[in-house]
Amino acid sequence: MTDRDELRIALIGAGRMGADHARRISGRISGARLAHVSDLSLDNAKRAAAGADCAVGDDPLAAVHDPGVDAVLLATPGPAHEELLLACLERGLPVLCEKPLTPDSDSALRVVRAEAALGRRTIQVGFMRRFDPEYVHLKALLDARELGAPLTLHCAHRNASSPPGFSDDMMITDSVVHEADTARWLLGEEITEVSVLRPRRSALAPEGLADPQLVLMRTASGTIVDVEIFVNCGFGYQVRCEAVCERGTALVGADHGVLRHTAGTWGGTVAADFRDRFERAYDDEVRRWVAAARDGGIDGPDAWDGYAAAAVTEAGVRAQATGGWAEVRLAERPPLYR
Ligand SMILES: NC(=O)C1=CN([C@@H]2O[C@H](COP(=O)(O)OP(=O)(O)OC[C@H]3O[C@@H](n4cnc5c(N)ncnc54)[C@H](O)[C@@H]3O)[C@@H](O)[C@H]2O)C=CC1
Ligand SMILES: O=C1[C@@H](O)[C@H](O)[C@@H](O)[C@H](O)[C@H]1O
Repeated sequence: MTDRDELRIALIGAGRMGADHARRISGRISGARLAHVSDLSLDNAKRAAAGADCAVGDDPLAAVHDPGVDAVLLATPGPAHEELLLACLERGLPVLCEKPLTPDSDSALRVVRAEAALGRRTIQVGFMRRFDPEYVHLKALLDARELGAPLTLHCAHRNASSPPGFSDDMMITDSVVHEADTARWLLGEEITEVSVLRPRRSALAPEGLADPQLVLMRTASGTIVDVEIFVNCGFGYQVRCEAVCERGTALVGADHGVLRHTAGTWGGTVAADFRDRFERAYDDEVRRWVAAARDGGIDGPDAWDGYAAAAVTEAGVRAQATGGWAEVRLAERPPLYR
């Protein structure tokens, strides 16, 4: 690919996240353009492709095999990822795959092994917090050990409401998977076991959903990560992480922004959802992925990170069932990821 060529991207899955990425690629990222937009719902595909000079369809595999495509941005729900990732690997196409890599560790491992057989890393997983300026700052502080060794991470992950069909296990595999990745990345070590507690259920939670839940993760060195996952908090989107270290603490996600004082009140606003809170992180993530994909590679969390996070969330789902601690079972890391 020459400097003048644009990376031709197939966007597969054009719902909330896919449509947001379509706007980003067409409006804010240089060196790339939409070449094909595909969704099982042709209406969604057409809406996301509006204004772009690209193919539009409802057959995701046709998008992967389109000769006019150099790379794929995969934003279908997690259960559809494995088949499409394996098809991308067959063509050797770089992929930015929205999290989770896949919802369970067996399918994630199949993807890892197929990529290891290809012999190069072409799959990046959309763990966008790694590109958020506050998280990047926290990571630098922890790496420099300025506050001493980290002892615990207290995390809160709140959504205003959950989409239809959201289940207890998805609170772990679809939501807490972010903290599984963030904790591995921030602490630079693996999570070895997971436990899940269920506080009193919110009367405002949809029928059948135990919301909120408290997820505990223990790392190899003994650091404990606690995550309050509350997907129907009603008031907006909040993601916080407070690292408690030997000589101090550091907090991410404290809702800074403009604080107004007027007519006997003071306060600011709460983000409506992830697109609002993490806009800059998604921009940086996609911009850096585009730059790397133009050379056939990635620049961010890889398929092994996606697999490791899936192994953690799978342990979380087992812990939901037993009420005790569940061990995280990790396969041997192939040399490609060492
Ligand atoms: N990084 C982040 O913060 C976020 C990531 N996500 C991830 O993005 C992905 C999509 O989530 P949403 O946009 O919220 O879902 P959504 O339900 O809004 O959109 C999914 C779209 O994919 C389409 N679709 C479903 N199966 C398909 C298939 N096999 N082939 C082609 N199209 C298919 C649907 O018709 C729909 O248009 C998921 O993996 C989710 O976990 C979602 C929200 C935030
Ligand atoms: O990734 C995301 C969603 O898929 C997930 O369902 C939400 O709980 C997360 O907050 C959001 O960032």
